[in-house]
Amino acid sequence: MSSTPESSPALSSVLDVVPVMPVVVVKRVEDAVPIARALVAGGLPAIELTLRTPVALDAIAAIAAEVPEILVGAGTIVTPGQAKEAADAGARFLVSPGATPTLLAAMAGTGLPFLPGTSTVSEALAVLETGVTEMKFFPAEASGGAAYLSSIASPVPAARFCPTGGITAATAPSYLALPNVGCVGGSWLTPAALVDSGDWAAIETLAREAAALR
Ligand SMILES: O=C(O)C(=O)C[C@H](O)[C@H](O)COP(=O)(O)O
Repeated sequence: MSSTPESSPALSSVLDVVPVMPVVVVKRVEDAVPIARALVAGGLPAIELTLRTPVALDAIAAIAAEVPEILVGAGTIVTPGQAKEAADAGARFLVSPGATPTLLAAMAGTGLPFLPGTSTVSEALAVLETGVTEMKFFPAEASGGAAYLSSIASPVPAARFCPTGGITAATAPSYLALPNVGCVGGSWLTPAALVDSGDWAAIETLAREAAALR
């Protein structure tokens, strides 16, 4: 992927870009670009930058400007206003831990692809009723894990998921084997200790291992 966000065709599916979506917390804006470069070098050209720190929007903007080969998205969208802020910063997809009607409308209003968070069948059905078929399953491990997603694959075949929350390199394959899972999300690729110490090579190695999971 070498085109700029402006020239890129609309992304049809967030779930099919990488097998593991790196969920990243950035405390220092200057860490954002090296993290993105390490993920790309390891074979994971996508990043979900969580809006959990004051520098998150600036971090998204920096990645969008300096690492155009990565698909940068915004995670932890919990208010309607954050959807527009993330889009304005340069995010190319949005992820929320939950889904209210207002939040769904705000994310849809940006024109970007988005993954609303669901953890029950009724929530998944409510999202499907809005025409959205791709969603996050959060918190995955605490909400029933791969066994839950396996159980709903037949009764709710239209929904495809990115399970996130408590997943590790060891447990990711059990999710990725399911027909209704496109990718899994996880923060294990960018542990705080490696980010704080600037160990980009170690993050690249973790990314390479994750990229090989499928
Ligand atoms: O921030 C969000 O939007 C969330 O929904 C939560 C994150 O996706 C998970 O906290 C990541 O889970 P871990 O891999 O267990 O760290």
